[in-house]
Amino acid sequence: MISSWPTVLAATIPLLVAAAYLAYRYSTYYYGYWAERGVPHAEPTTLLGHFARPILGRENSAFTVDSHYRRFGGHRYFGMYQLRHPILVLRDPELAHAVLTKDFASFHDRLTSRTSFKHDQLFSNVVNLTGDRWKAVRAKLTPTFTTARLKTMFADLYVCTDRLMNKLSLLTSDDQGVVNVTDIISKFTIDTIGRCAFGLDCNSLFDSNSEFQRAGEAVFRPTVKMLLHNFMRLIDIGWLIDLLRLRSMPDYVYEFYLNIFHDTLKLRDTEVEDRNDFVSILIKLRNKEKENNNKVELFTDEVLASNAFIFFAAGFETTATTMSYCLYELALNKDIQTKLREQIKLMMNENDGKLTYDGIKNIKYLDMIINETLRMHPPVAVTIRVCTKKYKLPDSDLTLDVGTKVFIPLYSYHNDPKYYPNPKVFDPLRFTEENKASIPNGAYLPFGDGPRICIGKRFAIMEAKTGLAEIISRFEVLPSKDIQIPIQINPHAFVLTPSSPIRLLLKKIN
Ligand code: HEM
Repeated sequence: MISSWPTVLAATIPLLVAAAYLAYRYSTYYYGYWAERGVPHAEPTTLLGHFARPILGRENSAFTVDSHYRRFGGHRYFGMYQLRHPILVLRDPELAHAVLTKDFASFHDRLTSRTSFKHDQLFSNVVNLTGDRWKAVRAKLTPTFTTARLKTMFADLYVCTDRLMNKLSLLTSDDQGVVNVTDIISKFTIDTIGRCAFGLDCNSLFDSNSEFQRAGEAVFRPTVKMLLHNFMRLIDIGWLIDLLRLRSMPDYVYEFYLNIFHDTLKLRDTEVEDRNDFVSILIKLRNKEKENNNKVELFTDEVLASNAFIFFAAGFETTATTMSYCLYELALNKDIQTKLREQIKLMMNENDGKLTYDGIKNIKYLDMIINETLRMHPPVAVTIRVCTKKYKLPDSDLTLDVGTKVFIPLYSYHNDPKYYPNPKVFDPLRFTEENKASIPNGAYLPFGDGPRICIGKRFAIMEAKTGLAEIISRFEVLPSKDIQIPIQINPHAFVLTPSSPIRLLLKKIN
């Protein structure tokens, strides 16, 4: 038995060496891509490319891209390797503008054809869909937030704002209190999207065991399984996930969203009145398709449920993050907060002490403050497009192959002193009408741009403005003693959320 060890070793070592060599060749196969095309880039690390630090949990990938952005100052674009695959990062916002808008026909997708989510029942949504399917679904969902619909939703939004005020009153019952703003605002945005788009009373502000909050947060707090699946897809072994029929998010997330969606549809079938909200748009799509007996079913139950899911998921964390950062900046910038309060009071005095849809729209200083918050702290730091038709980058010798991933590093544009002098200073005056006009095309993209721009932009702004106006009119917001300056960002999060909750001192105003 013992004498056979050398034989086993002699047979195993060459196999291990061959496997290591093949793995090395596989992971570095494309690493000559940018050098061959004369595109500036840094030396990649074997297997992890340029994303070793985010994968090891050392920094958020937005900052990895940002450090390359700074390194390649003076270039209009540069290359990176996302694990084994080349990606092009557009350093010049004019190029980003072209890709997102006028040359959209060559960049209509966000995912490459390699990405498959065969058994993921919540995947077929407007964020992930590609080509003609995306176009058809997007065209039907865009009208969800027309002005007329937003006006109707305002009453529901107001119910949620009222509850937020009640909650904050309880938390400051001694006329002041330190509030975990991240938690409370996230509950407020869950309740708001639930009520306004789905007609649901989530009540996560007062229900400490809210399933909505649990399932909502799970989407944005990546588990080891989610990170592993992501990794597998990026190194092109996503087929293994399909083969094993795996799903990326925890099971209860699927159960929760699929059940809620089916229950809501059933309930709506029994209602006479049309609420004219997002769910009623979905129901009409489903019914129309059934009536027409379409051969190619576009709005299958899976597509409908996936889109309900994405509206819920995309609709709360981004807006909650924006509102929390805004309160954080107002706490640190007292003069700006005081000026804002005066303008809100002025508007309320003109409207019998109330916040109205039109009144809120007219508080321009609040728009400027939200714009500046989204400049400094864009929740989505990078947006992605995939080249879908061979494309020559304007004024360059570089032609992109179909399938090349293009990163648009909007966090970097927003924090580049070339476009925003003293970018670390919170200054809403950058967004007066006059100053806004001098921002170069593509240098301000918190909601993206072009046909694939954020579908919920107008709803998010209405919600944030209403919630913030109510808070600032009733409370003075001050830094608490454990405030982080600057805020540290969670290295794993998809949305740029703080690594620990923002806590602020709220004092009631008499
Ligand atoms: C402050 C809040 C929000 C921010 C900063 C934000 C940001 C973004 C960004 C940067 C994109 C990518 C756009 C592009 O690639 O050009 C996006 C896409 C999207 N957002 Fe938002 N978003 C917010 C709120 C919302 C809300 C409230 C909803 C829904 C209720 C929503 C639903 C979506 C959807 C469905 C897409 C994909 C659109 C498509 O591919 O056709 N977002 N968002």
